[in-house]
Amino acid sequence: MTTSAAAVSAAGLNKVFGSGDARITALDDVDVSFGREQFTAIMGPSGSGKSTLMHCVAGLDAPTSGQVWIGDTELTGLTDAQLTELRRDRVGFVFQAFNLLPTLTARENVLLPLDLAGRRPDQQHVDTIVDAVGLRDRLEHRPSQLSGGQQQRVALARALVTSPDVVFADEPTGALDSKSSADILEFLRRCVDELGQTVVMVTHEPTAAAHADRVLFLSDGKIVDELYGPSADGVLDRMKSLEKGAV
Ligand SMILES: Nc1ncnc2c1ncn2[C@@H]1O[C@H](COP(=O)(O)OP(=O)(O)OP(=O)(O)O)[C@@H](O)[C@H]1O
Repeated sequence: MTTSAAAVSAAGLNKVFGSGDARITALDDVDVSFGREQFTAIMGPSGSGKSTLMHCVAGLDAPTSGQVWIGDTELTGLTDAQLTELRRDRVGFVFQAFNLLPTLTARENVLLPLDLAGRRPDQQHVDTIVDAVGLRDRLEHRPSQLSGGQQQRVALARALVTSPDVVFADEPTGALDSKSSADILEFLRRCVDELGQTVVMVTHEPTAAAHADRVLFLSDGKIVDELYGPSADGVLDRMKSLEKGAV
């Protein structure tokens, strides 16, 4: 399998939790690839394996079997230290719960991945990101002094500061009001179109998925459908049929 055209890919991915009666197959022989400079949304009913898939392809959790590549680097076989380094330098994360460090200012939070890597910030790149998310006048504030939407914009800027191979966003708008959600989705879109980033987002919301180039639908740990150039209505229809099928 050639992987160079994809930012991230996986082959034969299985993830099993528990054993005996409690055994759950969260991922069932999944093959997937996420193209560079593409915005992909992952959807599916509750418990279909969305978070498990994201965690396995992001190197946050190890699959039971199968292979994952980020760029040309195969994750299986990396030591914990190599995986930590790869996540820090080549992957950006945005979670529903922002996960900012409360004692650091917005600026310090954004620059943290570079500090940890001992890399000097490229001021022009940092300025581009800070301006794109509209944070310039909030850089000296601490997270507690920022709204939820502003905190998520700091988290996004932090995810982008290393120019990662891929940004994984797990329900990034789940804790936000509709205006802040729209801003974050708009920004994720611009990351792809203007900064050439690759974004993979798990979401429950068809309106959020409609910002993506491609939507993957999971059911019972398998990819069962996909949609290119999605509309919110088109996504909703597919979700309805999946949820009906699951009843
Ligand atoms: N650590 C774990 N231990 C045991 N079972 C787990 C664990 N994590 C996930 N599962 C199970 O694996 C399956 C897939 O879970 P996952 O969280 O990936 O689904 P999801 O599609 O992200 O769900 P949701 O939309 O509700 O967040 C579910 O049946 C879940 O209960």
